[in-house]
Amino acid sequence: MSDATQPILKAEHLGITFGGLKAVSNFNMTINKGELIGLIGPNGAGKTTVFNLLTGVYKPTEGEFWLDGTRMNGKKTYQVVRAGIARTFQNIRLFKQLTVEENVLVAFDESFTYHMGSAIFRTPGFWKQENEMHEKAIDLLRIFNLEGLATTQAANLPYGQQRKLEIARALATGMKLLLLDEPAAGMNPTETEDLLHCINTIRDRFGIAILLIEHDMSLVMSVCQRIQVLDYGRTIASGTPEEIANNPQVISAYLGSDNNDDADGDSTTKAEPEPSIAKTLTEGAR
Ligand SMILES: Nc1ncnc2c1ncn2[C@@H]1O[C@H](COP(=O)(O)OP(=O)(O)OP(=O)(O)O)[C@@H](O)[C@H]1O
Repeated sequence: MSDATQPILKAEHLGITFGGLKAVSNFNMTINKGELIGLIGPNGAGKTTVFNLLTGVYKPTEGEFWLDGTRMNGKKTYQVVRAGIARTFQNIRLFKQLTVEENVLVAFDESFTYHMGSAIFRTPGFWKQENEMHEKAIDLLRIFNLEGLATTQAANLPYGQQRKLEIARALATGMKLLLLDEPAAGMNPTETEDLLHCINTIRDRFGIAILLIEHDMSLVMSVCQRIQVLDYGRTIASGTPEEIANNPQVISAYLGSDNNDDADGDSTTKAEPEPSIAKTLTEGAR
């Protein structure tokens, strides 16, 4: 049973090994209702693998996790969705041939169910439910400024709006935990700013828990209450955006260092660092 004081997500010592590679190990995280947590780290750090573990795509080889108090280990992906975890993907997944509104309608949870008879004979009950679904879909699209595009085919939306529609679809499943995998990828600064506004709105309005993977540091730093940093599958830091931006281990991981001088004075062992990332880390925290 749901308890307002218990976390929406609790992960303890979660991990997975592929052959000899520990893609994620000893992953611990607690997310409460209404919290937005960032999960960051360099390429290959294990972020998407965490999402795959939480959504039942991968079975953990160590540890456990709970959604709103229910143990989720070993659940299939459809059971995870029913339990209340929804995700978006790095590559957009929409029904491109359907309209914007239809994309939301097909994602609605099972609170809308037809009786066969009412659907065949188009009874007043059937039309009432049709109207309710339509209004609910438009309401959801309004959050993303997509209501005017309800009848547009999803394939014809510009990229940034397709990304927003994907989030609207995830919300339509009536979830408790929303996993966003690089929602700002490929967006221009205006679209990113708009997305930031939408993420804040859905957190405030729906009071759900959100876990966000994002390479755009200014976005992460401005929306997340806490940030957890992975490197080589391990958590190297966890804290407020400001703490993370000033954490030398995090900066070092993003720089691909160690670009510390070696004891023998040879400092030429690593690839060129990317100072822009560290700069964004610090600037984003302001
Ligand atoms: N199914 C798999 N089989 C073998 N190795 C895998 C599998 N899935 C992920 N990995 C490995 O696990 C590690 C973590 O990958 P993951 O995709 O989670 O990183 P990431 O932090 O999401 O990276 P990026 O930011 O580039 O998306 C990588 O070394 C990857 O090659």
